[in-house]
Amino acid sequence: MNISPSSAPRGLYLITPDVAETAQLLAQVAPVLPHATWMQYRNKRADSTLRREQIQALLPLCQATGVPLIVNDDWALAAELGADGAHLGEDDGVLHEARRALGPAAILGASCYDSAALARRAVDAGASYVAFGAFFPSPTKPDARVAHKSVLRDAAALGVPRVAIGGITPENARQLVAAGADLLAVISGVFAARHPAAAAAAYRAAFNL
Ligand SMILES: Cc1ncc(COP(=O)(O)OP(=O)(O)O)c(N)n1
Ligand SMILES: Cc1ncsc1CCOP(=O)(O)O
Ligand SMILES: [Mg+2]
Repeated sequence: MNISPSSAPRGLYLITPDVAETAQLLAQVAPVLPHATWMQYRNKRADSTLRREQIQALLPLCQATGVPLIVNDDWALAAELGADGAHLGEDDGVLHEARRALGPAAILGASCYDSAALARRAVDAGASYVAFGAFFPSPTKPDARVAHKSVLRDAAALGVPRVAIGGITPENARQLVAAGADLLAVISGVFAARHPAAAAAAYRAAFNL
């Protein structure tokens, strides 16, 4: 049972780490999932067979927990497997094609890095949320483009959830929420923590959820 509310999404947007063993991935995700509002499947090292296997394994777990599953990079795979949505970066395809394939109810996110103008264009093309970052040095993606907190306020008028990503820890989470983030997208802050479920709960608490 998901602890987070389903309307006006706010809270922890959990993203999977690159784990090759599907059973191990499930074992890592299961205890933290109840603290998440959304979940993203991201594995930059998996081939398409493993990605398919891992999404198919995660989907029933997410459905049982009431947490939407969003697929990184590949909207066609998300549509084929019946995932709840897709997340696209600037090199990951055309947003309006993804929207057409996934349907009007799907969650469709766009990486907007440090640009409110990019976010405006993404929403016009069908994105239902916009993501900014990296706000802090990211252990997962050390070469990620850098964003400043002010972009979260600049994007407030778009009227879609604003996601913050990059090096977010339980300690720095509240300053992003105060700057306007609706969801905090996190990999290492949860999955590399000594106590992942406690860390996940701490992000949720940053929203007073
Ligand atoms: C919620 C969220 N925000 C940003 C990203 C990064 O997307 P992208 O720039 O395409 O980089 P990769 O994740 O593909 O390395 C994301 N995945 N999720
Ligand atoms: C995919 C991505 N895009 C910008 S930073 C990042 C990785 C986020 O991972 P972490 O929470 O470990 O910094
Ligand atoms: Mg991408």
